[in-house]
Amino acid sequence: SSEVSDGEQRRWTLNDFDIGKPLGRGKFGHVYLAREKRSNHIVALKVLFKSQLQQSQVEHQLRREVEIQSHLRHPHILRLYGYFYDQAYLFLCLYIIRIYPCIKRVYLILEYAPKGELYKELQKCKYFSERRAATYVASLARALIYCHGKHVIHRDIKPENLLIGAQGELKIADFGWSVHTFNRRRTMCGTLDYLPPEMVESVEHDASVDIWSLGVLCYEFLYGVPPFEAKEHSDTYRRIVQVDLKFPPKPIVSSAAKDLISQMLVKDSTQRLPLHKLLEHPWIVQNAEPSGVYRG
Ligand SMILES: CC(C)NC(=O)[C@H]1CCC[C@H]1Nc1nc(Nc2ccc(C(=O)N(C)C3CCN(C)CC3)cc2)ncc1C(F)(F)F
Repeated sequence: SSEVSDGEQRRWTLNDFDIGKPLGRGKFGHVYLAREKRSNHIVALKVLFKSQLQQSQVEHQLRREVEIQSHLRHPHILRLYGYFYDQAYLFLCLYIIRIYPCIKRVYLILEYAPKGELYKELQKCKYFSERRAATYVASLARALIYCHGKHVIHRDIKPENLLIGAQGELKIADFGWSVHTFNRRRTMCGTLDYLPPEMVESVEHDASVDIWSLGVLCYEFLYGVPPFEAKEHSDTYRRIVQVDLKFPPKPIVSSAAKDLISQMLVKDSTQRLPLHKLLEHPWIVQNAEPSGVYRG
């Protein structure tokens, strides 16, 4: 399995893999179970149709996703081992002796998560126990601390982007919306003097966006619905900006859990509970499995 996992940048082709059953559809293509022939390593092969990528201009996003995810190594982050293009050629055209590259596909070689998609598990259970929710939230907090330490923000933490590993542990997948933020100081060749306030503050996205999303996720794990859900988008938008946070009477949730969520869903991003403080919160300390694995 060293072939696939030690990340050597070798030239992969489709012939390196035996393709197995389809695992489902992602947003830009199908995902198949596959086995790398030389190492017998089981992987997930995500096939993206380049044409669709071009149409929706997410090619740069895909490049960034590959660049970021291939360099991350953490037990709660899905591995991206590599990628390759595959040209499916039309045969020689009768009247023009040329070959046209017709469909260009991009294949992502990803870690296979044997227990599937978290959102399906949440739909099945309706909502999770406090121990299960706390174990998941703590493991995601550790993964995000690791990402933020590398100046990577995920920006799209939600149940659909979480998969379940062989031991029942969570894996953050789909870094399609992640960004690599760098501290302006280092990149502005030493001087800040000429930068306007908004650039020095770089107000738009900082790592605290992931703290907010993790708070929303924690609420959804415990109640089965996200906190600011509404029929119309405009209502959801208003509830978010007003932080219209309400805890329903059912299911019964501990005040410790509500306290943690209330410290994460704070409008002022600088006031949100830092992730390392989250790991010391009583609700996490009393409910999360230290191993990050929930055994039920
Ligand atoms: C994060 C991203 C947004 N999501 C995705 O990419 C999705 C899009 C489709 C699949 C998934 N992508 C992956 N899925 C797995 N494992 C997996 C998935 C589904 C099942 C499952 O329940 N069945 C097969 C069931 C078995 C029972 N039958 C009835 C229904 C399907 C079991 C294992 N490993 C790696 C990936 C990855 F990410 F590397 F591609």
